[in-house]
Parts: sequence; structure tokens; C-alpha cells
Amino acid sequence: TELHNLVQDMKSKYDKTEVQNFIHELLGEHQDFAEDPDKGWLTDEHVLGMIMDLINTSVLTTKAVMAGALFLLSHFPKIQEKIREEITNIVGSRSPTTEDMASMPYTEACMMEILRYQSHLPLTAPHANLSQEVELEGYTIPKGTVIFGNLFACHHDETVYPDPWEFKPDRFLEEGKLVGADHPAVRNFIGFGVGRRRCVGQQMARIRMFLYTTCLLQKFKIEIPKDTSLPSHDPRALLSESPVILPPPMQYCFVEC
Ligand code: HEM
Repeated sequence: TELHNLVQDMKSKYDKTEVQNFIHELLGEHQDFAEDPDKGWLTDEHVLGMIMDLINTSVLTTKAVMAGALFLLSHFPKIQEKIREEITNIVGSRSPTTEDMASMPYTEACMMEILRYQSHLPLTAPHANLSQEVELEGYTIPKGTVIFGNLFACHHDETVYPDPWEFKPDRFLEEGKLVGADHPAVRNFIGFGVGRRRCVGQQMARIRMFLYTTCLLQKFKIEIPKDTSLPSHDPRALLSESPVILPPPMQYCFVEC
């Protein structure tokens, strides 16, 4: 109901000449349809469904990734220090920007390793082979089977990622540079899915992760309150029935550097 009211409110204030966001774009299409059913194709339900899809796919994942990042960084103060060193060398005291990403291989390697190690979305969205039976690597997948990709298992395959249950950003680095797209660690990284239904928000997610983390670490050390302890960061201990992997609820201290 709240979402429905929000859409009604945005609709009543919507001005074609001032399109500012994705919802406005949808409302533009939607209005065309209301005025002339031959022109557009979006209904009220489509608009609501797409907003729900975006909330579910973008907010929950980003929350899980950032909660996981804080949790892991609080376990590894030395890694925090190395990221901060890169921030000092490349960014200095101005605000970090997306252009800095290419010049900060250690930070980028940490982002990749956070995504690999925790595999916040352990499974892909459900897919199905609707048209026919499929033969794959000696397995027969009957028509209509619902299939989930197991990202968690792929990211902890020790033939690709040695010591898979260790958090090691260096696995994404060679001679101080980020390894290329054809390196096994990157080629086998599928945190955003694969193929035609892969995550449409990958670029945005990576940018947000980089900016949130660098803005925080530029100014603060992430610690936990004295007299508290950190539970294990082993992602196997964090699996639950939830579609996303979240660390346990924690209190952090942001200590000014
Ligand atoms: C770090 C954060 C994120 C992670 C780890 C992530 C990961 C994924 C994964 C694994 C899938 C499933 C791919 C598949 O089923 O094969 C997916 C789908 C999707 N993601 Fe993301 N995502 C993230 C952030 C976002 C953001 C910020 C947005 C939107 C702005 C977004 C929009 C979507 C959409 C719309 C789909 C469905 C695509 C489709 O079914 O065609 N995601 N994401």
C-alpha cells in the first residue's frame, strides 16, 4: 500500500518536462499508455512491479554487501590500513571519485575478494529451461526444471581459488596490479551472475561499494567496542534461509584517523 501511495503521489506531481529518475521515465511511458493504449505498454501493475524489483535487487544486495564489508574490515585492521595508504597516495584529502577506481588496485582487489569470499547472494535468481530437455556435461535437465546457479560453491572451489575459506585480496593482484579479465580468479568470478540474465546493476553496485568504502576509510578506522568480540567471519557460518548472506548484528566504532 505504501508503495502504491508513493507511485500515486509521484504521478500527481510528475512533470514530463522534468524527468529526473527511473520512476519518472516509467511514469512517462505509463502516461503515454493511459492517453493512447496503442502508444505504450506499461500498466499500473508493471510500474509497481518494476519498482519492487529494483528495491529487492538493489537495496537488499547493497545492504548485505556493505554490512559484510564492514564486518570483514573490522576483522582485518591491516587490510584497512593498506586501503587507507592507497587512499592517501591517490586521493589525498579530496573526496574519492569513480575515476580513482582504476588507480587503486589494492582497494579494487579487496572489493572483489569481499564479493567472492562472502558471496552475499549465494544463489542466482531462479531460471528455467522452458522450451526443451537439455543435455549438459552428461546430465539431462528435463524441460521445465527450475535451476539456480550456485555462486557460493563456484566462489569456494579450491581448484580455482586456493585456500577458498581464507580472505586474501592478494589473489586478485599480480605485481601490484589487478589481474586481467582472463585470469582464472576473475574469469571464474560470477558474483553478478552470468549470461543474459546477469545483474543489470553491476556497474552501479561496484561504484557504490568503492565510494562508500573509500569515503569511510579515508576518515575513520573501523573497530568494535572494547569488551566485545568479533564472531567468525567464515561465510559457511553465516548461511541461513535468507536469500542474502548477512553478518550478525554488530556495533562498530568509527574512530577518526
Ligand atoms: C553488490 C550488489 C549486487 C550484487 C552482488 C548483485 C548480484 C546479482 C545477481 C547474482 C543476480 C542474479 C543473476 C542471475 O540470476 O543469473 C542479480 C540480478 C539482478 N540485479 Fe543485481 N546485484 C547487486 C546490485 C544490484 C543493483 C544496485 C541493482 C539495480 C540498480 C541490481 C539489479 C538487478 C536486477 C534488475 C536483476 C535481475 C536481472 C534479470 O533477471 O534479468 N542489482 N544481481
